[in-house]
This record gives sequence, structure tokens and C-alpha cells, in this order.
Amino acid sequence: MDRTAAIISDQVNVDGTVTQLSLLADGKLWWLDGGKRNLTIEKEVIGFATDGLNIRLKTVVEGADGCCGCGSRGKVVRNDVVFRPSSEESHRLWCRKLKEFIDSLGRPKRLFVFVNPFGGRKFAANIFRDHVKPLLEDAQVHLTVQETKHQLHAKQVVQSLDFSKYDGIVCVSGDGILVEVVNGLLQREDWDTAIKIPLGVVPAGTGNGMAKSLLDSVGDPCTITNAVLAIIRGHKRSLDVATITQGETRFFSVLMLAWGLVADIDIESEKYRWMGSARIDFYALTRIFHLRHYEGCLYFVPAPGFEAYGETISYPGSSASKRIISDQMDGESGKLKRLGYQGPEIDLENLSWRVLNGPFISVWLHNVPWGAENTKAAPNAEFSDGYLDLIIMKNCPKLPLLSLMSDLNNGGHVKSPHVMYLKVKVLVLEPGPRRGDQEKEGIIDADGEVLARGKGSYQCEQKALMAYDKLQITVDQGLATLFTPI
Ligand SMILES: Nc1ncnc2c1ncn2[C@@H]1O[C@H](COP(=O)(O)OP(=O)(O)OP(=O)(O)O)[C@@H](O)[C@H]1O
Repeated sequence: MDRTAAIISDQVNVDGTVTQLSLLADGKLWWLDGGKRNLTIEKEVIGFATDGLNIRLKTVVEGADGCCGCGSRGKVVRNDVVFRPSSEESHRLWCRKLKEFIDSLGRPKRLFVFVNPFGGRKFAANIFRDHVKPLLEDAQVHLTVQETKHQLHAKQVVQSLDFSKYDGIVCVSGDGILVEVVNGLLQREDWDTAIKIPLGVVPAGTGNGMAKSLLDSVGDPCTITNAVLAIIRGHKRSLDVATITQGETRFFSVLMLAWGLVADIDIESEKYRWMGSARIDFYALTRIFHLRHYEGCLYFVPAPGFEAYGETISYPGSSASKRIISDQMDGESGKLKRLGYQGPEIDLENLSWRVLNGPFISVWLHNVPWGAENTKAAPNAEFSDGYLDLIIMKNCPKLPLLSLMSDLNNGGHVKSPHVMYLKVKVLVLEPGPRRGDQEKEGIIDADGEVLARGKGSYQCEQKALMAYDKLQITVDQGLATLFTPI
């Protein structure tokens, strides 16, 4: 089909001017209004509404404050266009053609939305009411909204959600709710179909690493409007999911795992929450001046090109690989019934393993580039390359370490001679005590939550899912699906 052929073309009235308006097969709307004007439906029109004979195109356009040459785009602003077809017949035809075109774009029509009123600065409910809901309603998306009432509520809800009713799940929250949703989906019996439902994130928490990673990957600022537009437009991309295993216990991670300095700052700075966002910088300084080194071992399978790190070793084994234990016998059929996703099928023993011995200052494993809106932890991380980015620091004097912390804003830290930066397929983490004090162990942080807490470590309310002991992290390429800007 000729992409410049008109699907419909007719005389209409735009702002008092009678002009020829054409909708072309490539989705462009053209008209003359002083000068030549056009709109790209796919990018700029989120929906339309009628008022008598008038048709209002609900439109967003990029403002003029983009940063020339630096790749960053301008702020998106609303700029509706209203036109009036010349007859009722023409009005009906315009409505039909516009609807058919928008429907052909595969945009979501029914969304299940989680709003965490507790996340971040506790503004998520207002953000949803004032910014998210109006845009989604303009796009004529039917919404089912659930405010989360307690920790793990989102996980419980998705475990019994009827997916035939929704085209996607949206989290108006920080990364914590997204992680709960992924864990809930993968613990369903029908996990293999459930995990395919597209997931959207609207930044309303403290971290917002996933929203930042998605929007920054196309040069968009991490704003609520940009995040909602990405959902409305309905583009999708796949996302690697990491399975962290210890014995029969599993946790599914989409963002990061940290042990050592980063985990200690992230979790222990909770006690300074009253300081607001300054708590992280303040506590980072404290930790750097009283730097801890942790004994332990990292066993890993490097991605091609990263084989120079560590020493060769055979598979270290792990209490992690008893795959069938959490399955159950189905009473009626007598067959094994899988209770949920068990992690990727990998022949661990026949991989080329390497080992790095401690002590370590910091070990950080990342799935996507940004850990938070101001932390570009793993600049080379990709959403679905099937690998995890591993950032390791073993030794570093305090002054360079201070400047490394400020480089986290732009990802410059990975170029430091004090930092090892590689991609791995599998990691076995064997955490140990602090150097010089066997009675004090550390914390393992997965996606912002305490996954494991060793003896003598910082005690907080959160219950840890795993023991401070060997755990294994594997990655399943592109297992989940995200709404993405492009
Ligand atoms: N009503 C609630 N009361 C208390 N906690 C809740 C509630 N709803 C959700 N939570 C918990 O809040 C946590 C934070 O969620 P969210 O993803 O919105 O923010 P975050 O950026 O990860 O963290 P932060 O709390 O630092 O903002 C999650 O662990 C979630 O289980």
C-alpha cells in the first residue's frame, strides 16, 4: 500500500479556517493553517473525543526546551487540535477512520494499575489522580485500579489476577512494586503465559531505576508524562529476569543485587530517613571513612570477551540447584505439577567457571543501566542481552573512592582502575564476614530489599528471605515484557 495515499481527505474547519485535512496511510494528518501543519498519530495523538460535530484530537507535542546537540529531548506538552467536519456523514467517517487507525497500533485498552501510596515521598496517589489517570482516560484506556495496602500486596493480587481481562499491568510506584509483580507472576502455575503480560512503570518511588533506564535509553527525561506516554503508545521490549536461588528459596530480580558498600549504604541509611534524599550521601561518606572489606568468593561464568577476569575453576556447586523439590505431586494424575517458574534450564557443570577471591569492598550485579534516577550503575547493561553486568571493587584508597561515588551519576566509575566491570551469565556469591572481625557479617540487597542479613549486621524491621550464605544467580533472557518508549 502507498504510505502517502490518503485514507480520508475532506474539507474541515480548524480554528475558524476552512482547510483540506488528510489522514494518510502512514498515520500523518496534514492540513493548512497559516502554514503547513501535520501530526503523527502514532507519536503525537493519544486519542480523540467528540463534542457535537467537533472532533478534538488529544495531542502531545515536544516543547521547545530540548537541549540541542546533547541528545536530550524537550518537555512534552498538551496541545489539542479541534476540527469540525463539514457534515454529519463526514464526521462519522472521520471518527471511524481515526478509530480504525489508532486501533491498528496495538495500544493497550484495558490496564490493571497498582498505586503505592506509601512509596517514595508518598505522592503516588496524587500523581495517579492528577497526571496518570487523565492521560490514560484521554487515550480511552479502561482502568482497574488497586492501591497497595501493605508489603507484598501487589504480589498477592497478581497471583490470582484474570489476565484475559487486561492488556498490561502498570505500577505507579518505585521499583519495589514492579519486583513484587514479577515475583507474583512467576509463582503462578501458568507463569509461562502470565509473565508475558506487558508491564509499565510510572516513577513515583524513591529509586525509579527501571523507569529511568527505559526513558533514558531513548534520550527522554524520566518524567511521569513520558512514562505514561510510553504505556499508551504500547511499544514493548523484553527484559531479562534473574533468578536468585538458595536451596528451595527463590527470588526473581529485574534490577540489581548488591553486597558490601552499596548494600550497606542502601539499607543502613534507612535509619537516617528523616534527612530525606541527603541520607544516602551522608551515609556514603560515613561508610567510606570507616570502610569495610568483606571476605568471600565470587564464582562466575563470564560473557564472551570477559574471560580474563579471575582464575579457572570447576563448578563450585550450590545448594541452589535442587530444581524439583518445590514441585508437588498432583493427587489426581500422579504427575509432577510445577508450582511456578524454577529458573532457567542451564547445564551449570559444563560451563567455563572462574573465581575471584575476596576481600571485596563492593559487589554489584545489574540488569539495567540505572539503579536509581541518579545512579548509572552499569552503563553498558542491556535489557535483554541475557547477561548481568558485574561491578566489583576490591581495593580503593578513600579519596579516589569519594570521587567514584560522584561518578555514579554518569556511569564514569566503571572506567576507574579500581573497578572491575564485566558481564556474566551466572554468578555464585559466597559472602563472608568483615575482614578483621569474624563476628560481623554483611547484608545482601536485591532490588532495594534485604535478601539476606548476616550475624552482627544492621538490624531493621524487614525479614530476610534468605540466609547470609552461598546463593546462585542465573539469568533468563527476555523472560518478561515491558512497555517501552520506542
Ligand atoms: N500501603 C502500604 N504500606 C506500607 N508499605 C507498602 C504499602 N504498599 C506497598 N508497600 C511497600 O512499599 C515498598 C516500596 O515500594 P515502591 O516500589 O513504591 O517504592 P520504592 O522506590 O521501591 O521504595 P521506597 O519506599 O524507598 O520509596 C514495597 O516494598 C511495597 O511492598
